Amino acid sequence: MKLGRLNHIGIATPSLAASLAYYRDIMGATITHEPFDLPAQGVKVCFVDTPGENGPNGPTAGTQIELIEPLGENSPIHGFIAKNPAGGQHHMCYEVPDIMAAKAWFEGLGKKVLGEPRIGAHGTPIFFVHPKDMNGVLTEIMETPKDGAH
Ligand SMILES: C[C@@H](C(=O)O)C(=O)SCCNC(=O)CCNC(=O)[C@H](O)C(C)(C)COP(=O)(O)OP(=O)(O)OC[C@H]1O[C@@H](n2cnc3c(N)ncnc32)[C@H](O)[C@@H]1OP(=O)(O)O
Ligand SMILES: [Co+2]
Repeated sequence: MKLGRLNHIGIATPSLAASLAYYRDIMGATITHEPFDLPAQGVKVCFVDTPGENGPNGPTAGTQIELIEPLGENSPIHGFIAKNPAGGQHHMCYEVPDIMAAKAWFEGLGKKVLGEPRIGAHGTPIFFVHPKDMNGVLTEIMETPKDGAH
């Protein structure tokens, strides 16, 4: 097995509204999903896309950034926001074709998968791998949506 394409970069924030305004109004990003609650993951989420451009290697697609704010008392990002009150880069998310095969692969490599796969913000199953087993990067693995959407 191997990792698939980078789907999104997760950024934790104490204020989704303030971060959203920053990316849209100052950085020129497009809001692709207005904020919504995702109780299954303990976060409030919105997606922004950086603009694609005609770079030296031809047309490039925009890149997806996921903004997450703690939702509920048991949010898994409470600790992160406590340590980083202004927010910060939280996780990287890669796509795989088959979530259970990917889980078995990571576990076979001796890496700590955090809990069972659960439905993520794109409507497909996701799981996280502990940052200590991933060179310091909290890593999200998500099953590629069947319709190819991202
Ligand atoms: C909506 C969905 C989607 O895309 O579909 C999402 O993304 S939801 C995204 C939110 N969901 C998740 O993050 C779920 C998975 N995350 C978790 O289970 C947790 O956040 C852990 C990763 C286990 C961290 O737990 P906790 O906050 O209690 O941290 P802790 O203080 O015990 O930290 C243990 C060690 O890991 C480090 N650590 C903690 N969070 C980190 C992060 N995001 N990146 C890199 N390192 C991190 C700490 O600094 C600490 O290092 P030292 O020991 O050196 O001090
Ligand atoms: Co994510």
